[in-house]
Amino acid sequence: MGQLVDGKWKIDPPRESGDGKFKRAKTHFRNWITPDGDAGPTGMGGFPAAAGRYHIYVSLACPWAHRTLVVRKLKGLEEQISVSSCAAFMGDHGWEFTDEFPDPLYKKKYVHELYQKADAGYTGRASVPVLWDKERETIVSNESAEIIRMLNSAFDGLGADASVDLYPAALRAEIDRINSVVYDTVNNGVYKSGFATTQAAYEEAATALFVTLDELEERLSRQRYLVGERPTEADWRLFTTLVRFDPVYVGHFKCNIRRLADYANLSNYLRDLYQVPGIAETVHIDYIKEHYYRSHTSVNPTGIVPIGPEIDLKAPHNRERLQAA
Ligand SMILES: N[C@@H](CCC(=O)N[C@@H](CS)C(=O)NCC(=O)O)C(=O)O
Repeated sequence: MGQLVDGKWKIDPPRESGDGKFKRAKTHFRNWITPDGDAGPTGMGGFPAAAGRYHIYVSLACPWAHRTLVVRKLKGLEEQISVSSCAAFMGDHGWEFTDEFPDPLYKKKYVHELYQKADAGYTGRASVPVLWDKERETIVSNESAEIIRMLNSAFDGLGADASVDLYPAALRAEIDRINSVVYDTVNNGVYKSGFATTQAAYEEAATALFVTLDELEERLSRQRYLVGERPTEADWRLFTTLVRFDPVYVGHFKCNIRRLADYANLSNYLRDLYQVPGIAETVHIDYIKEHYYRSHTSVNPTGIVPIGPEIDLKAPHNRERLQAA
């Protein structure tokens, strides 16, 4: 792995802060696509919603990028916003493009070259997702939490499905509350567990992760979705971690106090979300496993990808019986 420093690629050691704890870097490009091109809550204006103007670079392995694929699908934005994935293996040069997973816009070799194109002096991680403006040839945003909000609302006048609102005004406070716990202990918690370099840091992260999973299991025994009567952003942000849990995080990241399969409600909830029309085609388990097990050589030096586990995400979930929150 590595990162850009003053626009130059530098291979770096795994990130931790001296106490064995994994520290996630802050994102840099924080502009917003808005219906009229006015500036959003952060960043600069000049990025109006327009069909065909924007592209999202993802890796199919990445749970943060996966959020953007889900919301693009649910909002019916496939025609308006193009998408491409880089290859599963991430080596010393970061995310790579290959013949099978090319850069459709510029034929670049690495994702970090897109960051250099956007800002020749950029210092920071070359992460996915990248929301790219084909007209101004720059990065609008590399923050998935904000990209999904733009997709949710900015394109409603341009043919997006306005009946799907993943962040309804009346539910925002509760969605934000759940998001913040789930981000810290689950979405990022699995990484803090897997990339910890001391026993204490690992145990702290893994313990907090399972405290939250136990709480979510209880909540989801009473209600079908985390907030309200339809899936919201809170559900989809949890979904992309849960779908990777037994295939990757239990083994590779040592999140193994329990498997997701041991949680009846969380397992059925995962199936319920997976079976929403269009979602299954955003999930690529073999690619996901290949990325994590082969790329993180500090965690899995042999690069061997485990065969299992067998999971059936298409099995009945029996959650229609549950009340709305
Ligand atoms: N805050 C970012 C985090 C994205 C992120 O960490 N992506 C990972 C892949 S799962 C990545 O590209 N890592 C490469 C790196 O940090 O060098 C977001 O949510 O959009």
